[in-house]
Amino acid sequence: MNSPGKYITFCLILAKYYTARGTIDMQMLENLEKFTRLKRDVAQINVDPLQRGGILTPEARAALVEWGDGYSICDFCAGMLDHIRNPPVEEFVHSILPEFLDIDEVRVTHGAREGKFAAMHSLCQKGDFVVMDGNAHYTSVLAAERAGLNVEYVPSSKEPDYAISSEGYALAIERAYEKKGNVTLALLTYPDGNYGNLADARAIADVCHDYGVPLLLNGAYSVGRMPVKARELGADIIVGSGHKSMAACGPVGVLGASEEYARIIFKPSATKKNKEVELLGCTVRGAPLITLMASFPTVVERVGRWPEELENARWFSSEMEKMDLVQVGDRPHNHDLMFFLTERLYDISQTAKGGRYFLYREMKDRGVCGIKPGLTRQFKLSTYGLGRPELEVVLNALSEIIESHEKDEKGDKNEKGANGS
Ligand SMILES: Cc1ncc(COP(=O)(O)O)c(C=O)c1O
Repeated sequence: MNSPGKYITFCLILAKYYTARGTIDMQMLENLEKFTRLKRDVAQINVDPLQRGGILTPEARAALVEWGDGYSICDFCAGMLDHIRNPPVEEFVHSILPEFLDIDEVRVTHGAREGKFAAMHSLCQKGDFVVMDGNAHYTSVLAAERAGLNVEYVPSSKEPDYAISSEGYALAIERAYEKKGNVTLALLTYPDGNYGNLADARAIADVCHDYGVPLLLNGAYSVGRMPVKARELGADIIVGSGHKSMAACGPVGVLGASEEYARIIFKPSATKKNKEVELLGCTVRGAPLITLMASFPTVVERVGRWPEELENARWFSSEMEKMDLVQVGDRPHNHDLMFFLTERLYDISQTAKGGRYFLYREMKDRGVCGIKPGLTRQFKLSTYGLGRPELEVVLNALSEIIESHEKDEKGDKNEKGANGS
C-alpha cells in the first residue's frame, strides 16, 4: 500500500475502540502492535492496477475531510441529487460529464457494477440474454445474474493474446438465438481487468447494432485514464469507476446512456415524481462525489497525457522482456495494465526462503508493492501515473532479486560440485 500512515491510524482507532468497550484484549493489542510494526516500513511505489487510478489528488484529499459528514452535499437539495446547484452537482452531471464521455445523459452511481446492473435491470427482461466478452469482470456476470439474465460469452483467442473479436460477438448472438434467446444487451470490457486488452469497440458496436442489440462499454479501467468517447466508439451505454480510474475515494462511478436508452434507464418513479427508480432516488450522497468533482480537472488533464502514459507502459514492458518476464495480451500494448508470465521468478520461489511469498517481501524491502502476495509465476501490474524514475525502481528491484537469487543458486551448485555431492 502507498501509505503506512493509514494502517497506523487504523490500529490506533481499533485500540481506542477496545479500550472504550472496557474489554482490552491483550492478545489483540499485541497483534495490533505487530501489525503496526509490520506496516511501518511499507513500500511507497504501488503498482496494483486496482489502485493506481484511484489515488486522490490533493484537492480531493482536502475535500474528503471537509465533506466527510453524512449527506454533506444535501444542504441545498430540492429533491433531486443530480440537480443540486450548490455544490455544482447539476453542472457536473448534466453538462460536464456528458461532454467528457460524449454521451447524452449521465448519472453518478456507486461504482461501475451498479451502473451495469441498472442498465441490465432496466433494459432487459428476466430470461433474456446478455452477450459479453470472455474477459469480462465478475461484476458484469453478477449484475446479469442479479437481473435474472442468461450470459452468452464471446470467448477470447486464448494464450498469449486473449483477444476479443467483433466476429465473436456475431457468433455469440447467433448461439443465443439458437437457444431461442432474446438478446437485449451486449457488453464489452474496455479494457479487461486481466490483460489490459482494448478490443475494437467500434467494430463490435457495429456488429451488435446490425442485430439491433445495444452495446454497454465497461470503462472501469479506461474512463478517467485515457480518452473515451462513447459516441465515437459506438457505445450506447457506458460505465466508469471513480475509485478505480477517476482519482476519487469512492464508492462512486458514472453511468452514461444515449437518449434512446437513457429514457428507460433513468425513468422517473410512478409515485415519487422526482426520483429515478433504477437509482433508488439518490445515489452518492456526500464525500465520494465531491472527491470525484474535486479531482476532475486533474483527471481531464491526465487523460490528455495518455500518449505519454502509453509510451511509459510500452517501455516498461520491453524492459521486463529483457529479463525474460513475458507480457501477454495486446502487443504492442495499448494500456497501462499489463499481465506478465514470470517463470523465472517462479523457479526462484521453488528454493527461496519464504517460497511463493519471497517476491512480495523482497519487492516491499525495495520500496515496491502491489504485486499480489504469493504470486510469482504470473502477475499483473499497472504503470499508470508513474514516471520513468519510479518505473526504474520497480525494474531494478526485479532485476536485483533475480540476479541475487540466481547467483546464490549457482554458488550452491558449484559448492555441491566441488564437494562431489
Ligand atoms: C474490469 C472491471 N470492471 C469493473 C470493476 C468493478 O468496478 P467498481 O468497483 O466501480 O464496481 C472492476 C473492479 O476490479 C474491474 O476490474
